[in-house]
Amino acid sequence: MLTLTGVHTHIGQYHILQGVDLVVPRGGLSVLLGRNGAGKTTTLRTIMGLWQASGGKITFDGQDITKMSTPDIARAGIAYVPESMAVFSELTVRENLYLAARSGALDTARVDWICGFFPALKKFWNYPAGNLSGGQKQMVAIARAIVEPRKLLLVDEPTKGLAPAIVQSLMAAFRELKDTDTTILLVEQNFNFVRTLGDTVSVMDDGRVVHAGSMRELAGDDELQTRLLGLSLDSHQ
Ligand SMILES: Nc1ncnc2c1ncn2[C@@H]1O[C@H](COP(=O)(O)OP(=O)(O)OP(=O)(O)O)[C@@H](O)[C@H]1O
Repeated sequence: MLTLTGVHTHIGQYHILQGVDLVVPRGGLSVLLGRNGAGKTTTLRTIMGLWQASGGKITFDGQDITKMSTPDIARAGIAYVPESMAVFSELTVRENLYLAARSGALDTARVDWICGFFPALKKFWNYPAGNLSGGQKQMVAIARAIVEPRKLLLVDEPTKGLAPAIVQSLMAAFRELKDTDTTILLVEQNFNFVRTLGDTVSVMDDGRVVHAGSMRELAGDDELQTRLLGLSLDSHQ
């Protein structure tokens, strides 16, 4: 579905991504792990065209998107949920979803389906999104991204700062989403959140992917986990 080949990104004078190779297979949930500052967010922003790759190639669904504009990349079928939970605080949950619908109308059946795994959305449907808890805002942000069918969903650290109970309900929601035809690339530092959720996993360090394989292999191999997660996630174990 998505392939990055030797992708470099410079931010000002800094050489942040230094030849990222990443493959996101169609239909599954891929996880991108790595310590703070490894380059995970920069990778997502580069895929979305929010940073321009200074080298390498990004292919999405058979199309070269390396130099495409962000609106064109979104139109091609990629949705992005940034770490900052982009919701409009003053607007109600309904209005937040309505604004995210490019067709200009909400598909009631799809909204009901989304509310099936994010019940809080229905409960607070007519309340300003700014009044919701962090976890509920995260649900609104993800709902906005999938209010219309998208081929690929990029989600940056959805569990950051959330209470364990909310993390559990997010996990259940991602499990449901996995059963649809949406391909997901999830950036996480919480290995326990993704160890049973992910199909494939890539680990970044210093602007490169240093490991790529199946989540089953990583979750079942203590030595590999210690080496990779000790390398990259030591403060999160
Ligand atoms: N706008 C910017 N200007 C300069 N440097 C930046 C900018 N954005 C990111 N960086 C640097 O790029 C490197 C990678 O950052 P990035 O946010 O991609 O890492 P990350 O793996 O997502 O980390 P985290 O888990 O902390 O979000 C870091 O060293 C960071 O300081």
